[in-house]
Amino acid sequence: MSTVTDDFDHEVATLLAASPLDPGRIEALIEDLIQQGFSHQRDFFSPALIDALLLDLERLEAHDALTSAGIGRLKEHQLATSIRGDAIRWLNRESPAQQVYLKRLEELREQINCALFIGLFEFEAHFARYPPGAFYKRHVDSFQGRANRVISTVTYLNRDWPVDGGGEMVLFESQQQGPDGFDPHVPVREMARVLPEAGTLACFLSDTVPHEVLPTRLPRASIAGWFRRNASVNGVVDPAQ
Ligand SMILES: O=C(O)CCC(=O)C(=O)O
Ligand SMILES: [Fe+2]
Repeated sequence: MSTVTDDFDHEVATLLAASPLDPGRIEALIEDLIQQGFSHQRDFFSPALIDALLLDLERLEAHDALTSAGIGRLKEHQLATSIRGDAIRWLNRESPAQQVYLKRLEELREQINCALFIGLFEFEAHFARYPPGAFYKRHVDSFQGRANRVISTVTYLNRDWPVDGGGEMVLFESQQQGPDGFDPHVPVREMARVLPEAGTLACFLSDTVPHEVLPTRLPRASIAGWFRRNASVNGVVDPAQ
């Protein structure tokens, strides 16, 4: 008789076998990061893994397990749908799909560390669901001086995304932040526009690449994640999540 644990482990093993990463794609991604500070790779993840992740997100939604995303962390947390309209759920290895996804990102982390010597040592990620009409205004993911988030990742889960579906992520030219953040008077140049198509992985430097999510016409599913370095600021370690 098989137990629940056996079934879980078996599902993990099956999904692992169905979702190897292509070393050539990892190399291309790292090369892009070095050259231009961002990369987006179509079909980076296998359909088997993407479908399993989407099913997992749909299961969580059916259980009302997503919460509106706010801006800022911990005490600063506040709902701000005028800035971002997504609902999120942090990944925690509760499903085979999450386990396998986090394992693949761990492999990517090791490869990036080997190539760039930047000592990333943690990865955190959340599912995100943008309902029709939702967006995320231009922002950077990490503030200078609190640069724990070093590289941002976004994996998209949307099969057959139409070209007029909206919800593209726009990446803007890297900017150095001043002591008060970005100067709003400096014009920004668009560098790339990424369709949220199933299997695409986008990566960029967290503290210098401004980006935004354009209003989506269709429900849009993704996993946003960050490779972190645990710098401490005045002796206080900025905690994950
Ligand atoms: O979903 C995306 O394309 C980007 C999301 C994002 O910028 C974020 O969650 O910080
Ligand atoms: Fe972001």
